[in-house]
Amino acid sequence: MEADEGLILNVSSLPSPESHHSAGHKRCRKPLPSKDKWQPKALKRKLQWADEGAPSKQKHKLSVSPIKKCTQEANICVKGNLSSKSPPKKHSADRQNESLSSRPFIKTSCLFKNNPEIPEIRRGGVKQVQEKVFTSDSFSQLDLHPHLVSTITTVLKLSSMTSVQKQTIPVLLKGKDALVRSQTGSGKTLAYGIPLVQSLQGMKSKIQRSDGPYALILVPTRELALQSFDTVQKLLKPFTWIVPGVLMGGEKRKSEKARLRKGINILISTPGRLIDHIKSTKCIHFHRIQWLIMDEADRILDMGFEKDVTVILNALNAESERWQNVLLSATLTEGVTRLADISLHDPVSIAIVDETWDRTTPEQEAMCSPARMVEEGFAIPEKLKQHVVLVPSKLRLVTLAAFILGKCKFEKRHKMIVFFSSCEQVEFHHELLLKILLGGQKAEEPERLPLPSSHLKFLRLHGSMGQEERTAVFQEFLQCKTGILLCTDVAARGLDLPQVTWIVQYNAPASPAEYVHRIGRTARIGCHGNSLLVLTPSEAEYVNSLASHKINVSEMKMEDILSSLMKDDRFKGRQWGNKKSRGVNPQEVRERATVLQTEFENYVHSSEGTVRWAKKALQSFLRSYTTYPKTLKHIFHIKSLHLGHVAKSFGLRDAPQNLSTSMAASPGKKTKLKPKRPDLRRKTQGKGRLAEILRSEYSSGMDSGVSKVKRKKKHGKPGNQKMLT
Ligand SMILES: Nc1ncnc2c1ncn2[C@@H]1O[C@H](COP(=O)(O)OP(=O)(O)OP(=O)(O)O)[C@@H](O)[C@H]1O
Repeated sequence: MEADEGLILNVSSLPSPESHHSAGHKRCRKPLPSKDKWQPKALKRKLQWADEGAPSKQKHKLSVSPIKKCTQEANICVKGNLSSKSPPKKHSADRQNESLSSRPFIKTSCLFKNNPEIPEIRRGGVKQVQEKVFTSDSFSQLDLHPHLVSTITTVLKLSSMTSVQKQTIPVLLKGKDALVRSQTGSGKTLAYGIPLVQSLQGMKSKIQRSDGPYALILVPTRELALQSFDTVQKLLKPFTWIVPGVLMGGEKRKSEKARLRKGINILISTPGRLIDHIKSTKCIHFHRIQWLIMDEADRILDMGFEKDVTVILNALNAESERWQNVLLSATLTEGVTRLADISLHDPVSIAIVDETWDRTTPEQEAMCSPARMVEEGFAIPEKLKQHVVLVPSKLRLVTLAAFILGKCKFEKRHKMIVFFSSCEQVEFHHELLLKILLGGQKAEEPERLPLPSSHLKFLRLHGSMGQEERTAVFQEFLQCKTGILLCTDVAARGLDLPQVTWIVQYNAPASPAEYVHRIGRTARIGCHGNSLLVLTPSEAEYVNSLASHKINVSEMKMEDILSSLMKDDRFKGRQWGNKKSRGVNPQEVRERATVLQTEFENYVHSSEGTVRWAKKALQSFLRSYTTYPKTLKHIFHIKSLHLGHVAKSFGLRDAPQNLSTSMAASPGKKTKLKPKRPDLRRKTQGKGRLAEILRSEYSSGMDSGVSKVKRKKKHGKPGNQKMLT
């Protein structure tokens, strides 16, 4: 099959909204295959909660009309929606009840009916690979320039080395090539940054700016380029004659050319942008190149930049005889070991195995062979608590909202990143959550006024945003203590965003490696952190797939997440009036979830434009769903999705008709989806690779590259010009 063939979605082939026993749903009734200690219990929990604790029928009557059949609509009273159709029922004399009862019944389809059963996940005994983060050795024990040591201790305020630094710095100081794998947030940037600065400041003939690049650092994203630049710039504080610089796209080529002409000694770039300059900028040269560092090396190759990397290696080869090579990542793949084979000379492989590790015995040395590093599985930070929640499609949106409210509004002090699989979904959820959770939509109604919750700050980051806005958001989230960043995989790699306490993966990533990098945005450098992966019941087997890579997740119950709605009286159903809720009443939680869902649906259906916008987000979700690699297709298959239920998670009351996964498709017209970047076909090897790229939002910054979704703002100079030379 051709690379893009699998991306054509004919919705008529999907189950109809009524056929809730779709293939996927049937599938999840079967026990999960037992694999790697992950065993579902034979007994399944029914999604529909038991009635215990539910109010009496009498209480029900006011809000929920009898449900005749599964697919029927229920009438739920929702605050803040006025319609002349349903006359309000008076409740009690008090003012709040008055206002509550003056509201109509709003139709919303029954959230808690017709859902597939949720299989039980039993926690297995997967033993995760553990790395020790810190050592007791100080930087002064290394043979470094005293000014460099004092910069590390006074500017960066670091005292002891991390394990990866202790092992990598001496190797690189000896001039050796290295292949480095250590867990996310373990200090790999300084592991290469310190020896790089030490070697350049000590060169016999003092470096001149006009000499051009001595070192090239390749990273997959613009934000990571800026971050690495920032670290290198700090290390260079005492060595002002060495000039670092970033090429990352989004910025005008002209100003990058001008900076290249002036001279950049440590060049940090995304591969695509560098190729762009190699092809079009006369003054770029690599005569004096001494270092080539590829951070997130596996990602650089996965992105379809294999060919670009070859072009870069050839450009270096043509002008320089020998340079020191360093490849780093938390996850090394076979692609990287292949690259290591061709580009590294007698490399030292560094993997942090355990605290007793040293390289004195041949057995331990063998533990670090590149092949072993790939086989071994991924190390996850010890203090990172990983969770999974199984949520039927219809309930995904309210569960996400309840989770955000629970953590960021009621527990406070949380900083959260939520990952989505496409830019359109990020845009859509950002707007929707902002409007409904912050109450912006009905701000004119006093009871709907946004609560003064500075903790509920929503930001968004994805590859279709203009660079100025992207940099501004990145900086804002970097500095804020609380808040929620909705993003694509553009933020999955390398970003060091302090104090992030929760990572939510609303759409499952396409590979275990990406899972590891996404969750790696928390629990950095020995800190605590948490992650939550949201799966539908038919996707539960993904947990086994993670377990086979030694990734251990524990289950969180959807009901527990939804129960945080009990703390938010904005979503109180009418029949509960002013009654104080005692404890968590499952029936009341369900009704609050329904009220919240209705709020979402009302907003989405408030205009043709918002409906179109929700459909577009839904389309992009479906399109990304078709791009899971072959190895995961049995778990994530478009035919397992119940379109009507999925539509609900986009606030749409019905499954859109004649939906096509093409963004350009107009209603009633099915359009074949083509890759946004035709050259990707050429660069990638087969569908799997293309799928990977389409799912991700990495951008090389090549303007001729991945086409942009409508930009909110015009491109300008990067927000933080001071950071650039
Ligand atoms: N020796 C150290 N002591 C304390 N903090 C450190 C030390 N070295 C690095 N750090 C800090 O640890 C954080 C994570 O470092 P870094 O971003 O280099 O991790 P990484 O291993 O590259 O992560 P990823 O795999 O996600 O890219 C940074 O804030 C950095 O300043």
